[in-house]
Amino acid sequence: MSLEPNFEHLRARAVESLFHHLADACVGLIVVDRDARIAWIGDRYLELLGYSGNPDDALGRPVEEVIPNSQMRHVVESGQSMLLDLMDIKERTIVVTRLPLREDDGTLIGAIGFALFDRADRLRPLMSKYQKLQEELHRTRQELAQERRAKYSLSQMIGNSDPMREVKRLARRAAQLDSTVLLLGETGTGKELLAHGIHAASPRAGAPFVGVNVAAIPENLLESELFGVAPGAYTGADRKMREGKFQLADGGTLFLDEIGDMPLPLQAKLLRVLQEREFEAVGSNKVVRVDLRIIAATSRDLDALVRERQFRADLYYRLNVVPITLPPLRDRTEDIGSIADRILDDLAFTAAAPSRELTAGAIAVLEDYDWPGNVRELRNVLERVSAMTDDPALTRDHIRAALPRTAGPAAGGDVPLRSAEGGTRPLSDVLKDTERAAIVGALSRTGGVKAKAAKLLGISRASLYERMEALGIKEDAQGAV
Ligand SMILES: Nc1ncnc2c1ncn2[C@@H]1O[C@H](COP(=O)(O)OP(=O)(O)OP(=O)(O)O)[C@@H](O)[C@H]1O
Repeated sequence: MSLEPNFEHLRARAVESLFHHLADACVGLIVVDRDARIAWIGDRYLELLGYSGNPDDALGRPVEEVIPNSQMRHVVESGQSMLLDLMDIKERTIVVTRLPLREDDGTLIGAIGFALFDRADRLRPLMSKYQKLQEELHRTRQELAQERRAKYSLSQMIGNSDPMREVKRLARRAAQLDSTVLLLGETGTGKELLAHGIHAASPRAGAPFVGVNVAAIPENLLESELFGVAPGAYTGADRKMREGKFQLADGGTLFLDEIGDMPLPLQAKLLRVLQEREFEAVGSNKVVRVDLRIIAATSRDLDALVRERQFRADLYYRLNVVPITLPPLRDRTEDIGSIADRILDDLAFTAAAPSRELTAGAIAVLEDYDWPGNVRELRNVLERVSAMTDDPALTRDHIRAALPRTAGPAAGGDVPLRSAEGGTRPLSDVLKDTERAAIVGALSRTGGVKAKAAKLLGISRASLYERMEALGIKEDAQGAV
């Protein structure tokens, strides 16, 4: 489009006077060419910079030789403007704007920069508030990252038996791959510990490790806990977006513990995340993309759950990419002594007390026991022994006194079949006592954790509560046997 001659004149004058006005009003004005060499620089700018040479000598020199922290080169290289930036010159902070200069056909020929205020004082209160917030954010992020970082490494996984060596070998290999890992094994075998270890040995180690116990979260809250909630998604929802665990774990590892307890409707949503790495928050239709590794764990028999149609087969295959099965303690008795030593050291450290030793007899008793609650139960027993005696050496008798007397949930060996008078007791009484012993035994083995005790007994959490009430077993019944 051709302009009227007087318009063209007007435009040329506007550009010219703008340039002069800016040169007057600004503390600094600078023009550089395509190679970031100074084509023009205002005297006041040179003065501010403390430049003592001849102003003409500055021309043609690379901009950084005159303004060491200049960003003009970045503007000519990227072709992007920097509309508002702060630059420190000596003790002063000035506000600068940098714009690329182009020919009419768009060819980049250089850049122009102005220091718009001679003092950034007016912006100071705003800037210091901003800086303080930035610092706070940085600190909080660091603390959070520290918190989310894996707490344990693979070296904390004690055990030199063949099965444990194989587990650690698989875990190291899984750490290097980015695939989904499925950890299987009885309760208390160290699945969570191993998940931390895999994350810590993986390239994602610097990013968050976020764990979720699927069984511990009520079903109606699980979706929002995992996927987050959009602002105002339901009455009472936050006005801001609440991030779910998937977003919190972005870049890192998400550990889904007790995956076998995932409700069916959510299994479909999880499957989609595994396939496409995307999902929508509750109450939102905006797709969120994440980049994370999933480690899932369960002590339940997933094959059986699939057969019973409680677990989706397609989800099972997606999770079962790198399966690792943790062996029960009874299948690696040679590890018991070294794990027990480590636990005793931990306990002594926590209590700031001297460490205890296990006699050979004590180790033999530990090795002889069946350990249905695995390493967690071993820890509970050693805690109990430590509380029972101050002796520095723990003997066979100490251990025997702390081990549950019932050998397993189904055993009723200690329940008397005859009454005090010598007569046969009614079957209903014997059954009740047997049931009580089994429940108290399971609670003892799991340190009072009811979800786990229910699992050991093969009943639901709700029926455990029901049976405890019916049999008059107190909530804190662990260790009662
Ligand atoms: N090999 C091991 N060496 C040292 N400590 C271990 C080992 N295995 C497990 N532990 C400890 O035993 C306890 C139980 O382990 P963890 O919670 O990892 O088991 P889990 O298999 O995830 O149990 P659950 O299925 O019940 O959730 C933890 O205190 C853990 O640190």
